[in-house]
Formats: sequence, C-alpha cells, structure tokens
Amino acid sequence: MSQTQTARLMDGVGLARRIVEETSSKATELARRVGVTPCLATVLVGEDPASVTYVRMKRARCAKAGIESRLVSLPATTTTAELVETLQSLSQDAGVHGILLQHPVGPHIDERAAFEAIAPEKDVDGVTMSSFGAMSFGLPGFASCTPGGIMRLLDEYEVDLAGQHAAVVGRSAILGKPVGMLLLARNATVTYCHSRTTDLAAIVQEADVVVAAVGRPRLIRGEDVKPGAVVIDAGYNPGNVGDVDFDTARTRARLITPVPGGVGPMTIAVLLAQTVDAASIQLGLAGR
Ligand SMILES: Nc1nc2c(c(=O)[nH]1)N[C@@H](CN(C=O)c1ccc(C(=O)N[C@@H](CCC(=O)O)C(=O)O)cc1)CN2
Repeated sequence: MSQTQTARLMDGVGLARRIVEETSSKATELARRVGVTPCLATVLVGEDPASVTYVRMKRARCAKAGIESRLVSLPATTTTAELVETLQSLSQDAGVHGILLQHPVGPHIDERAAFEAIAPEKDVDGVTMSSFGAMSFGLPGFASCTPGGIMRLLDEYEVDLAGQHAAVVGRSAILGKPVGMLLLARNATVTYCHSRTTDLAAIVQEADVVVAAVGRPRLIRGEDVKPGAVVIDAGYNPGNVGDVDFDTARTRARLITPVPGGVGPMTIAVLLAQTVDAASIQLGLAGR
C-alpha cells in the first residue's frame, strides 16, 4: 500500500448493530420458551461522569435488546467489604444472569477483590481471574468485552493474524492483557508495550497489527505506523479522542478503527451477547 492511501474504516457501529439484533432475537426466544427475561446487574460506585455515561449507554442498549437491566448505584465512600458483599449477593440472586462492575472504582477499593466476588458463570464482562484463565487457555468462558469486540472486528474484516507481529500498547487487566492473550491464541507474535517500554515508536513501526489501549490521547502517531498495518484504537479519552492520531495514521494503515464508532460500540454489543448466553446456560438451554 502506498503511504498516501487512505485506510479502510472498520465499522464498529454496523457490526455492533448486527450483534445486538441477533442478541435481541435470542432474548425474545428465551422469553418465549421459558418465560425468563435475561437480566444484567450493573454496579456503579460513585458518580464519575464518564462511568455514568457508559452505564447509561449500556442500560439503554439492554432495553433495546430486550434485556432487563438492574442498576445498583453505590456511594463513592463504599468500602471494599461492602462492594464485595453486594457482588456476592448478586452472584447468588437467581434472577440476575450477568453482573458488571463499572471500572474504575475509587482508589481506596481493592478492585481485584471486588471482581473476584462475581460468580464466574455471571461474569459477562470477563473480568475475573477464572474468565481470564479460561480465555487464555481457549476454554469456555466469557471474554473481557472490549478484547472480545476487537477480535470480532478483526474477524469481520478477515484479518489473518497467524505469524503477524501485534503490538499491544497498554497492559490493563480488562483490555491490554486479555487482548494480547486472544491475539496469541490466533498465532500472532505479541509484544506488550507499557509505560516502561523504552522505545515504543520502534516497536510500533515493526507491527503488522497495533492495538492501542492505554488511555493517552493520540499517543500513536501516523509516522510510526507501518505502511499497510491494521490499527485498532481502543483508547477512551475525554472528548471521544482515541489513543491513535487518526488523521495521520489512516494515511499509512490498511485498516483502522475510528473513534467514535469503532471499538466502543463493540464493547457493549459483546456485553449484551454474553448476558443472553449466560442466561441460556444458567437456564440449562445451552452448553458452555
Ligand atoms: N467493567 C467495565 N468497565 C469499563 C469497560 C468495560 O468493558 N468493562 N470499558 C471502558 C468504558 N466503556 C464501558 O464501560 C465504554 C466506553 C465507550 C463506549 C462507546 O461506545 N463509545 C462510543 C462513543 C460514546 C459517545 O458517543 O459518547 C464510541 O467509541 O463510538 C462503550 C463502552 C471502561 N470501563
């Protein structure tokens, strides 16, 4: 590909819409067969404006897809013990099929302890160690939603990952680490980059696939994108700006996700799909 060609956009909105339509049909079928509406419980601690927006978006899309959504809003002063108790109680509630703890929680909370209080069969957000382990070994379980959405996008655009060098920029528990494991499972050669990586640009320049997942606006510059690379921007920053400098990166990449309209909508679509799958499994209508 010449260096001035414009990359094809990977349309997360269209693919997410199709996944949600499919999910909605499955939810309707479940209600028809056993009279149960799949239910997602969302736990929000505090009132971080971005988190409030994401939770609102998730609930609105649940409503459209025929999924019941239960919101548990807790004050910012909630302790780890109180949060763990809430998540354990939702885990034991037969009327709840999926549980989501909106990330991030306040710094005084042990987020890992909280995530581990979610029963693995209800971990539709794929945040527990059990889900991470199962996903890493290719065993049944729920993937972390954004990584799962990224893989669906790569499949949709027929990106063959075998033997490709993938640079994952970011190592968070819900995004960077799991997406690297999913790419590895597809036989990509994965390099994790992070705040201590000494020469990020040099690694990105060698990468056939770049996944930017660090939350630093426009960190990845077009000049560092290998001509013909696939660029996935999974960064969430204020003002709907991604981690990739889109305008310059698109002149070198073969495929690129826009922000907004790329990875974000896929995150919610995968969450909804996994909630309905969890309900089907818990009701004995599907295997894991
Ligand atoms: N428990 C979790 N917490 C967080 C996750 C997660 O997957 N699980 N991901 C992110 C934020 N997030 C969902 O929570 C999220 C962010 C953005 C979008 C999205 O669709 N963005 C749109 C633009 C939105 C707008 O117009 O305002 C887009 O990119 O097109 C969905 C989900 C952190 N926390």
